[in-house]
Amino acid sequence: QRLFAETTLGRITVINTSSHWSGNYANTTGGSMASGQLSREEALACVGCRHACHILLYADTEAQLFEEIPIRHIILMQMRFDGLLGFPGGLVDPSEESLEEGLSRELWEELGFSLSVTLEDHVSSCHNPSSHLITHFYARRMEEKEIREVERAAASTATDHGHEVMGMVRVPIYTLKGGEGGLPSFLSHSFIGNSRSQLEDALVRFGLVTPEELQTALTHAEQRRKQLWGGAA
Ligand SMILES: O=c1[nH]cnc2c1ncn2[C@@H]1O[C@H](COP(=O)(O)OP(=O)(O)O)[C@@H](O)[C@H]1O
Repeated sequence: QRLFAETTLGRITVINTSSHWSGNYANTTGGSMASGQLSREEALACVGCRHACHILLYADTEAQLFEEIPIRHIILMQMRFDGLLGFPGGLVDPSEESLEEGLSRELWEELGFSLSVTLEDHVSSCHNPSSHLITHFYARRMEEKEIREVERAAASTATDHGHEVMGMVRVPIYTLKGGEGGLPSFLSHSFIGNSRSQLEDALVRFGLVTPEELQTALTHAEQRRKQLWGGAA
């Protein structure tokens, strides 16, 4: 529980209780916020800050891996041009368009799929003082067939495909025998910005994995990183 509390729970603060809120954690709006977290309104009032908006798209599925292991949820991330994993989205200039309009525009370029992002989809906003970048995180639950459409469009009609985006990837949330394969291996890859913590928070926030499953995966991911990098990463 300790590892999870330090690496994940400490960062979870509900900024905007969205329709996706699963109620696993107390709503701390108006209370003490985790460091770096701020409300969407506070974020927009920041002078000299840049804004980046990204979204997690997910769906439930009955599919099974090897006709044996339940896949449970399809969760989309992408392999970026720089070889790092991240969520679809990008920089938005709020003086030109709303955060949600900007994110919808980015999604059209990266996914080739028209998705109108709304305030309801907003999950959290996080300020990085050293870069003056505020990362706004959104999430949308979809039907499995819609997610499949997104994947098809992203690889065929999206203008950014093969340029800024190398391809969509699904996040494996199961753990394979031995404890390393699946989510632990995925979490030991390299992620852009704070997208890894956005993913970890969302997995528990939306009930896609249990806190215990995430804790176990993080422990294995850490061991794996130490094996690969000798503790340097
Ligand atoms: O998935 C993400 N979550 C959080 N921050 C991200 C994610 N992807 C990129 N960023 C950060 O957002 C900023 C804009 O990145 P991005 O490459 O998406 O925008 P752009 O395509 O408009 O240049 C970068 O500083 C990057 O570190």
